Amino acid sequence: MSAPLHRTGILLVNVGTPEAPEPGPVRRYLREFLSDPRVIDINPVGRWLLLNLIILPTRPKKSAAAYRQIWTDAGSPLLVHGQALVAALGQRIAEHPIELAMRYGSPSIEAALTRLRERSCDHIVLVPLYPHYASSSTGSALDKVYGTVAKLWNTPFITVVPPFYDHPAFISAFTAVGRPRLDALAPDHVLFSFHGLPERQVIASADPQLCVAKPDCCERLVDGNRNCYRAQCFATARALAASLELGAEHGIEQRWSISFQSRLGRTPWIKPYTDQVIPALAGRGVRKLAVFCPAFVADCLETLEEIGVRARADFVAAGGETLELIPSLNAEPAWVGALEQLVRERLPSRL
Ligand SMILES: C=CC1=C(C)c2cc3[nH]c(cc4nc(cc5[nH]c(cc1n2)c(C)c5CCC(=O)O)C(CCC(=O)O)=C4C)c(C)c3C=C
Ligand SMILES: [Fe+2]
Ligand SMILES: [Fe+2]
Repeated sequence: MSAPLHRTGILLVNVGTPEAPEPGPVRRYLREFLSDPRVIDINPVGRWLLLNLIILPTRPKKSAAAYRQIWTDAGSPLLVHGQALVAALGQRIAEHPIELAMRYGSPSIEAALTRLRERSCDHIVLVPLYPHYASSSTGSALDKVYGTVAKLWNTPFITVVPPFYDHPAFISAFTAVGRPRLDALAPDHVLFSFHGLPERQVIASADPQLCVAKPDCCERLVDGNRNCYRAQCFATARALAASLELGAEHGIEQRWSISFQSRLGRTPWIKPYTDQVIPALAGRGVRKLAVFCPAFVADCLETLEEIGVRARADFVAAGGETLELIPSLNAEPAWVGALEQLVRERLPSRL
């Protein structure tokens, strides 16, 4: 049977990673990443000066050393897990071409869209691989995809899988990965550490009278903070805590709490900060700590090095005994099944 003329393809997009754990490739990657006005949202001249005079002269060497600690024989974990995910999803959704693209670096969004077009796809189900909405992640991925297809004469039709921060399939996939680890460790405390964002970017996504302005602004999702990244992270933590049966109350004195990692620069980022919370937990007597990083669907520099290496050392230095990083969803069967569900919910009725 010949291939149908019009097909639906699936495009998974993640943030991207350097080609090699060396200063040159890391500098190229950081230059592209941090030149994005959705990531460093200041005036173009300020962004150029910050990037070229402050970040690029020093950070590539430091970041390359961090990447070397987590690099595998097959390459960067973020890319390796992404490729494994595409292969596993392809086993379940064999009737649709599937491509992985990275917002920065390779495989590029342009190249992945070209491959889908060559396979007759005129409709694309786009999955930004981010559970929570941020202009710097989901917004930037959509910006790039829309901008790329807008240049074509025959623009493909795009259906986007929206943020899935409290989707039952996502929550049960993380529960399936985490439950056996929690049973084995029996931690004193569980920390949900999410990638952070500058406060101003979160405020810009929501009602400024509500978000960040009030200390409890993110405790519930309402119309005014529907797109608040921090409120969506809180929703994930509440759903995961319920599913893992950790109890309803959260806070550093309770069985579970929330924090935000990966700060860059000196402006205020959303709080509390993971690098302050972890030693504080050790200081108040937590000896066995389990850390979930549910802003990421694949292990990467931010989970493996920032939490698995650096935060673990800080926890032990402050008197803690064991910090266990709960692995991310990667290409775990529970996640592949959940992703299949997220995609099928958006597939048009024809192929
Ligand atoms: C979970 C989604 C992500 C959001 C939102 C996000 C925002 C954001 N990130 C930076 C700066 C950096 N992030 C870096 C790495 C990185 N970030 C994400 C995801 C989100 N970022 C991932 C998955 C990764 C890991 C990539 C990998 O190769 O493993 C880096 C690079 C590493 C480093 O030098 O620290 C930077 C820089 C900002 C400024 C930002 C929002 C404003
Ligand atoms: Fe980041
Ligand atoms: Fe908020």
